[in-house]
Amino acid sequence: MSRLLITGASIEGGAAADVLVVDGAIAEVGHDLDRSGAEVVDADGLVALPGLVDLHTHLREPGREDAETILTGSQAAAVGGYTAVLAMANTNPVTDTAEAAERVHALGQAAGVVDVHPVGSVTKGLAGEELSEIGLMARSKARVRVFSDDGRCVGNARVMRRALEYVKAFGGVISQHSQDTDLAGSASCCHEGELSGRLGLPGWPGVAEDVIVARDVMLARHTGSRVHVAHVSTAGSVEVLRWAKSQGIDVTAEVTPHHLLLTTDLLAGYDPTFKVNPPLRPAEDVEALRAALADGTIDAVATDHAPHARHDKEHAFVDAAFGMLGLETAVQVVAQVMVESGRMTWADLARVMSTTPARIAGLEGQGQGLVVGAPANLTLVDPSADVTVDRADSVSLSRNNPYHGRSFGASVRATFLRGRATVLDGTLV
Ligand SMILES: NC(=O)N[C@@H](CC(=O)O)C(=O)O
Ligand SMILES: [Zn+2]
Ligand SMILES: [Zn+2]
Repeated sequence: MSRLLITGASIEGGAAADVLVVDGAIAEVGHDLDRSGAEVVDADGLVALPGLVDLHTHLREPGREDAETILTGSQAAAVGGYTAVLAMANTNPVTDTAEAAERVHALGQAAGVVDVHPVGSVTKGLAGEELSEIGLMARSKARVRVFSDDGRCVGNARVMRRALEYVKAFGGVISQHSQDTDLAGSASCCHEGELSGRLGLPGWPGVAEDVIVARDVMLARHTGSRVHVAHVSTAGSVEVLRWAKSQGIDVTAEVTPHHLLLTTDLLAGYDPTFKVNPPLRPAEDVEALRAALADGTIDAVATDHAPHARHDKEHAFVDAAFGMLGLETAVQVVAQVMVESGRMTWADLARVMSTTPARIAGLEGQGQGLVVGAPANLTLVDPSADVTVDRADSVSLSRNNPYHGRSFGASVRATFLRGRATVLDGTLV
């Protein structure tokens, strides 16, 4: 029998308690628990949270193992306090068959650092035309529940409707990358506004996102199925979501840490590190996203961790790859923007970064919180740290870190996957 005793942690930011873990499950939460035979972790001054769950991670394996692998991405996730991630399907080959999904799932298990759940693509090869093996992926050992062509929008409304009808049968969900490519084509790389004009960069107007979110919530209503909006970036999308939820439409949405903190003016130096899809938006949009996360209109935070090799990122702005790292810094960014500002509590952060994402993805044994009987997936955060991000310190294979040089007041100290430490003293075990 293995016993782990975590002492003195503030449970989701509330009262301090000890947590006793026996054989990977939470056995007791209380005071002065029996230390005999237990490995003791002193968590005085730390906040204990349920292990974080990321709805949106790019692990790049198979195909781009020079940018990230399932192992290194899992390690980056653990360092960020995560115990489960959903691995996006835009790999090479694309995760569009049961076999491909099972391979990703098996590699995740072999790495054994976080639970890796493959996302299945909606369409074969992300081509937007023929549906992937959705049913077979759902019934496979990988038990796929989330489907997405992320990186691309499912632009064809008929295809989107069919996909929604299909996943309804088994309680699956379509996660949409909302981008109308007639309004914002593949070259569009800067929020359309005064700045894009001045910099001479192709504009990506917010309305190109809003119209797809509006279309998709109507398709969700029509089909009675469930849609999830990936990386919401505009005040317009927030308005549509608020209306859709008031109508009882089955829609959920995520926001990334970078869209909660960073603004479009960072593009003024043409640094490709800040090139991401959807693009960084002006302060008005950022404020709308913060308010929507605080009031529940946006359900979850997801990283959209998008590692890229140096030779894909170090180009003229227009030619560089879209995407930025996110797993290792997510908690500190969200803590700064939402908790340290007083807009949310640590318990709220646990909800938007663990409980709700686990529910959206239909995961078992994740996001259950620090309750007796639950698997001991948890993370310990120092809420009064003073850390400056250095991209060289990253365990991700890539270095496209938009927070390099920024300081934060929280840091992950330890992560436990079913009672086994994956991170201790802020370092990989
Ligand atoms: N977010 C990005 O800028 N890039 C993502 C794709 C995506 O999330 O759309 C990637 O795969 O690199
Ligand atoms: Zn996307
Ligand atoms: Zn993505």
